[in-house]
Amino acid sequence: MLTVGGLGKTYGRVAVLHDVGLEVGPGEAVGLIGVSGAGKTTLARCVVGQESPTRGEVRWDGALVRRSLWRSRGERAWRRHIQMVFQDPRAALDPRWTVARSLMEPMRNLRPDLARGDEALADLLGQVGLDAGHLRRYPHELSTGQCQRVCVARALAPEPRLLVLDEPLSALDLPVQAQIVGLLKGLARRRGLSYLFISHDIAAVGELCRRVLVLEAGRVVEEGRARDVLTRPAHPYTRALVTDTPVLRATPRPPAGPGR
Ligand SMILES: Nc1ncnc2c1ncn2[C@@H]1O[C@H](COP(=O)(O)OP(=O)(O)OP(=O)(O)O)[C@@H](O)[C@H]1O
Repeated sequence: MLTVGGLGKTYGRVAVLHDVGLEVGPGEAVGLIGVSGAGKTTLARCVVGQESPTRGEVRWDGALVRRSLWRSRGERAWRRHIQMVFQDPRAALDPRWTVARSLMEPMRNLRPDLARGDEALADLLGQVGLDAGHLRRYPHELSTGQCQRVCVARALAPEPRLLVLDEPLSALDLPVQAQIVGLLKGLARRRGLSYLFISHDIAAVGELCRRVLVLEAGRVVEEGRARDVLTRPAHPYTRALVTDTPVLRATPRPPAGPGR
């Protein structure tokens, strides 16, 4: 599915990513952790083809993922199959568009073959725990947690196989973060989705991901099973990252509800 090899990215003279390798298989959730400025967002943008690497490559089912190929018709498979969810759900939604229109746009662009009637849109919203009444609402009429659910529904609209989630919890209150993690776990189970999950929340990474990569100043310094890396980190940088963080939650999270 997703293969990243020898990836390097330089802005001007500043090298932000160095020889990064990464694979995400079908149904696999891979976590990416690192301090602010480590290069996580740059890597995510290369993975979805919004940014072109300076070295190395990103491939989806063998096909090259590149910004310059964004508009090329023959390369549409990865555009459809890799979708991104951003940190700030309010900024990610067009304030002038209803929820229905936000959901329809990616379908129109990437999956003109799919039905886009109210029933199909209501079904999409149902998958993220929102009822059809939300279709005619605007982002300002929704809570931040509901906006993030809409962003997840929008990412699901073209029926992708991989979601790249860049700090999807940071703008949310703690209980709403728990609901979104519950939602993502449920979606992975039901749809066999894969995730590249970028988060400062080590506990959420431990809960959602089987494998984790640790990025320090653009280099992968540690990689392995989340349970091992997060509970018995080998690298001092990882140890510093996970110190004082309750790694695997001791208490079960509440079930995903309709959100606030
Ligand atoms: N378009 C750009 N031009 C120049 N430098 C950039 C650009 N985008 C990112 N950078 C730099 O690349 C480095 C990595 O940024 P990036 O956003 O990938 O880090 P991050 O790990 O996602 O950080 P955060 O957790 O704060 O989002 C930073 O030093 C940043 O200033």
